[in-house]
Amino acid sequence: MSTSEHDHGLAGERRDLSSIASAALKAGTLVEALPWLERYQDALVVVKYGGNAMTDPALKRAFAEDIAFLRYAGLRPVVVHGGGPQIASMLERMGLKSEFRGGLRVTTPETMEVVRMVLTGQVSRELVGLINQHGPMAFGLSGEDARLFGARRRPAYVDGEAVDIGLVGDVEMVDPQIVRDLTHSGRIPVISSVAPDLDNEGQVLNVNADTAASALAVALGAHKLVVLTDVEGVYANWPDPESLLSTLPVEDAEAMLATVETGMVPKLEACIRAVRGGVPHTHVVNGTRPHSILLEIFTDEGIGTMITSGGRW
Ligand SMILES: Nc1ncnc2c1ncn2[C@@H]1O[C@H](COP(=O)(O)OP(=O)(O)O)[C@@H](O)[C@H]1O
Ligand SMILES: CC(=O)N[C@@H](CCC(=O)OP(=O)(O)O)C(=O)O
Repeated sequence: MSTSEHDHGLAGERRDLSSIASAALKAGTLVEALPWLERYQDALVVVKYGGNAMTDPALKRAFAEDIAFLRYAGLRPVVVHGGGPQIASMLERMGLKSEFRGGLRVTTPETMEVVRMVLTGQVSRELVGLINQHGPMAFGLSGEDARLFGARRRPAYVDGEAVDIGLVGDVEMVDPQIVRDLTHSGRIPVISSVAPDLDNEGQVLNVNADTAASALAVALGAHKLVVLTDVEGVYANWPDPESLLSTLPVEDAEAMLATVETGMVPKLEACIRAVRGGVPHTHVVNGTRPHSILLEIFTDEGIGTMITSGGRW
């Protein structure tokens, strides 16, 4: 008997039974997300995307998918992006040096022009384009637009001493109305961390993107701040892999600040400032892991480290 006789001569593709088992597993993952989807309807989630997690094109596409997913799932995502390595490479191409003091870039007027050009003209444009491949949602703006941010110059602290690092600021004023307007109309704001100087009309300041994201999350009364970085989260005893923390009470995060090294300091400070400012949950997550945002928000265990004043959510 030929195969076609055995199959009654019917056309169509045959289903592999093992694919049904794997489909059931996928359904399990979707159902696990259900309580989080219910809980986070309309929730404002600020995601800080650092330049180190942007170096690979596939990773950038996965980031854009996650952000579009959040929006289609009924949340209101807001992106604040950095671009430290991208600024460094442009400075190098222009024959200018990159210098950091206390984790912050020493910013001359010439450096400031490059920072503004790279963040608002390059990194923001690229992220907006990637997200908009999923629908006309992303809208790029900087802290200058509609006076979203106002900043004041700040020194860096090196060995307890204040050091002048030029045109670097801390966000001291946030007018989140433009961000609210955009999210209410279904848009995804993509924000560069450049801010007008409150003390010098016409001058702009370079703001660390972790700091900017935290100030915005507080002003918006966001449900969550997710800070993407290039390690799995906060380690109690860096770099001991066994010491990765899944949760960290804000008091302990404050105590850790004295011992932690430069790179993690602005992230911890950002999370502490957000929690103290009323953002219930903040997360430090590995942005070099594809879809880390979805894993953090929609799975029971989450990934990375949650810095919080209370329980799991
Ligand atoms: N306790 C800690 N836990 C995790 N990372 C730490 C810790 N202490 C220092 N680090 C360093 O902080 C780095 C993250 O900061 P950074 O490189 O500035 O990130 P990003 O470029 O994402 O802003 C990690 O790659 C790690 O080298
Ligand atoms: C004052 C200061 O240091 N500003 C940062 C702004 C960009 C940033 O924060 O980028 P990442 O998130 O990729 O580190 C800088 O010039 O590099």
